[in-house]
Amino acid sequence: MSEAGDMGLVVVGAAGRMGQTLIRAIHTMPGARVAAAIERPDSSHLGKDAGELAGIGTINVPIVDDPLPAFAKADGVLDFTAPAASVEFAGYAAQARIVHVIGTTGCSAEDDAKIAAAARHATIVKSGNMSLGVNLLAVLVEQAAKALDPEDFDIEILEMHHRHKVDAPSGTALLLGEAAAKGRGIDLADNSVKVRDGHTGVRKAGSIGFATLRGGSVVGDHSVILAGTGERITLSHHAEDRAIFARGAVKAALWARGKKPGLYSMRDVLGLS
Ligand SMILES: NC(=O)C1=CN([C@@H]2O[C@H](COP(=O)(O)OP(=O)(O)OC[C@H]3O[C@@H](n4cnc5c(N)ncnc54)[C@H](OP(=O)(O)O)[C@@H]3O)[C@@H](O)[C@H]2O)C=CC1
Ligand SMILES: O=C(O)C1=N[C@H](C(=O)O)C[C@H](O)C1
Repeated sequence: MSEAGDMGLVVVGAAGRMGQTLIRAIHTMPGARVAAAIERPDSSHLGKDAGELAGIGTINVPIVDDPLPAFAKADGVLDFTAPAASVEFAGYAAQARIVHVIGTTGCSAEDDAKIAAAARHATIVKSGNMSLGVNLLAVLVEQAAKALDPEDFDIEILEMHHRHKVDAPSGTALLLGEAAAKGRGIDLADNSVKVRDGHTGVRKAGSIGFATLRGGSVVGDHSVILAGTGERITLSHHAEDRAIFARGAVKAALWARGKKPGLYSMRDVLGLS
């Protein structure tokens, strides 16, 4: 663990789209510094300077493949990788008793249970979306879902992302679905419809539907549609730059520093709980 001063952050998946954006965000935000940059053992990026790869020039942090010594010397980890990797990193963060900010989406219930177990010793902030805008949108969705009678208004969630995205529905769509379900006082798992194909029959009253679009370079578009008879309310967020997620992640790490171990959300970080 580093001494008091700038928070030393390990970026795992440092060569990825979010990894490079995180390196740039840490570089511009006061109170944090890049302590280490990690990629897989077979990555073609090993040995490269993380700052050079992210386009900000040399920062004297080479990309390496061994997380344990890096975690032992750091205050926190920023993790936008893949579910299996985030589960593994949560275990290491617990061993090191440090902050772990997880933006990775597509985690299974088993993955989430393992992450929750690691949060007995690590201070974990996990969210499907680290932006201020989406977390505020979730509050508005919860309010709208609470105010509108499920017999009169159907809730559908539409998302579009770039062609490289591997999970669906997006973490954000699920986060917004959870907000809608909370507003209605129902369990999302028992009331969601994630796929429609063929002769589906009429819409089940009270269900929350999801639709997924993939293509091009779209950073992240989400709409929650509350469809009534003769009128429709649409609550939307359009992400234009991954920097909004990276700044949110750094903010989460700084907020979590010194907090007791546990599993926190971006709504906790932003005071929107
Ligand atoms: N919560 C939020 O606000 C946001 C969440 N995300 C989520 O973040 C995740 C990453 O997205 P994105 O950056 O676009 O994806 P990328 O594929 O561009 O980046 C992921 C990086 O993590 C690396 N990685 C995977 N496993 C390991 C491992 N075991 N050890 C070290 N490195 C590893 C990958 O390496 P390799 O290529 O070799 O597999 C890759 O470099 C996704 O789940 C996405 O949905 C994205 C944006 C915002
Ligand atoms: O994979 C992405 O790119 C994104 N993933 C997150 C999600 O699954 O919602 C957040 C953001 O929309 C970008």
